[in-house]
Amino acid sequence: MDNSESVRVAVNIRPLITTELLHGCTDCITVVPGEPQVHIGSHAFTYDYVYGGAGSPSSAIFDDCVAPLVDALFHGYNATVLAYGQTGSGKTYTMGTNYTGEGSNGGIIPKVMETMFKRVEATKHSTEILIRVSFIEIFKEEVFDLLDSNSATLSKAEGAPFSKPTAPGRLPIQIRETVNGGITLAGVTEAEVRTKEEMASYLSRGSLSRATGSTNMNSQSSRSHAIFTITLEQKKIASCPNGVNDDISDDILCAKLHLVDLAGSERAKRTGADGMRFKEGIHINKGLLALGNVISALGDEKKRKEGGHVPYRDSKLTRLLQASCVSPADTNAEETLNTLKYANRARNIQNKAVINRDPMAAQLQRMRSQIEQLQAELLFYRGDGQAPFDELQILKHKVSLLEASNSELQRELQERRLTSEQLAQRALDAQVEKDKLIMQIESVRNGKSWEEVDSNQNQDLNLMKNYVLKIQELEGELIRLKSVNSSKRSRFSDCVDSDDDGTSKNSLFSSENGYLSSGILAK
Ligand SMILES: Nc1ncnc2c1ncn2[C@@H]1O[C@H](COP(=O)(O)OP(=O)(O)OP(=O)(O)O)[C@@H](O)[C@H]1O
Repeated sequence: MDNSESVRVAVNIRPLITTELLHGCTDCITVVPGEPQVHIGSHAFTYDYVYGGAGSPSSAIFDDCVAPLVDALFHGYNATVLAYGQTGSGKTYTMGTNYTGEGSNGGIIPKVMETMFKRVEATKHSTEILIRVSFIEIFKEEVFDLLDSNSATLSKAEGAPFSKPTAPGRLPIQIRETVNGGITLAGVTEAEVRTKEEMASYLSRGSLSRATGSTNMNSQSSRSHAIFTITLEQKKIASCPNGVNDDISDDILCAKLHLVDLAGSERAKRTGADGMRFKEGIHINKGLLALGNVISALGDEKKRKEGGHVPYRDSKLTRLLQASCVSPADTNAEETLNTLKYANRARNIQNKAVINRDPMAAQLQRMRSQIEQLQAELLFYRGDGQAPFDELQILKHKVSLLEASNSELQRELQERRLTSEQLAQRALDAQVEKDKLIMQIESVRNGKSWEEVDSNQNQDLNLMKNYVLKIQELEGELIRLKSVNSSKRSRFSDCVDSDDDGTSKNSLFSSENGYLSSGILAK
């Protein structure tokens, strides 16, 4: 490993997955053949490595990027491999964080295990080696021990396949700073492992306990930042002076390799996050934002030379970056561009990062956290600066369309009401005419002359007209009530329908033996 550089960035472009193909997505990233350069829209970025797409095969990631770090680990250097990318872009897949120990998985962590134990085997005659692993997750700004057997037991007892973050018994662990500025996790499980299989079993046990959830973007979305740490301690065997590793004198060499699978950056409207997922999303973005700020501060050469402040304390994640993953689907172009910019900044980071402390740190820290919280919420809510304005315009347009359609419907309703009243009137007139004729025929049948019938008819007709007016009045009132309140109308109709009295049940428009006829015949 070259001591002068600590951060190298690899971009891994995964193939389009089935759901993206079904949605008709196409690749939005192009790789310049033979160059570690990618193009997205009008933007071009150069990295240390580009895999997938027209770049090198993804299977080469381990050999190019991670194998040198494993080698460095055996020489006593700490190293970190970190996967950053949008949710669903393939971080867990690339890191192999969910490796169960069965079959072959091309992920980085399984390959690290394999390489390490091969090396242990090769050096076992000259070097005493102790390997420990820890596995933690940062979920909603709290650190949890994924290897804590208490929480694993609890989740099993509850019948849940995973120890969900809300499971009772999961207590967060405290981050402590050592006197020389290092960071330790109080009480975290550090399991000693002697074989690859043993290490894999801790990885899979921790992965099963990790907080995952389903979002619109990924059915198995990691909701936490997971850090699998391998600690390697080496001591030369006294009876074997010429060991394989020349770095080991009589001292103990101790180094750590952090393998970090970050939670995906996300936007609420893309992931369909609400409630719990929404709060998780804010925490995820907050953590990533803090990490981005560290990257910016470290990557800014001028600031670095001036000894500018690096906000390490805002990020519990890492000070070293090595890898980055992106999704190639055009629907994700905006997020992919952000990832590429993020990774590009990381590339500017030079080694020899220093933790700064000053008396104002606590106060500044609080203020920065507040700003970041607000920025994260803003970012999560709207995705970008243009979105709210566009959304507002679209919503306004929708409202005006709905208002126009509403007044059109109201106008139609009014017209139909008038037509219906006119039809009612005509039906009434016809009914009156019919009853008049029936009466006349009845009278003639009873032996009355036409003159007599006519004069009686006039009296009856007056009475009938009074009845008709009364009926019209009642009918008008009924129509008015119906139009005032539709719910009242239905209750009113129910009430009328449920009445056993035939006079009420029959409407004036349909009655053969209805109100008018009954009234007249009862006279
Ligand atoms: N290189 C690849 N080849 C084929 N399929 C892949 C590849 N990388 C990822 N996938 C698939 O893409 C989907 C999303 O991958 P993964 O869960 O690793 O994403 P992620 O970035 O970890 O998401 P999150 O941040 O939401 O946890 C999975 O179905 C995975 O199998």
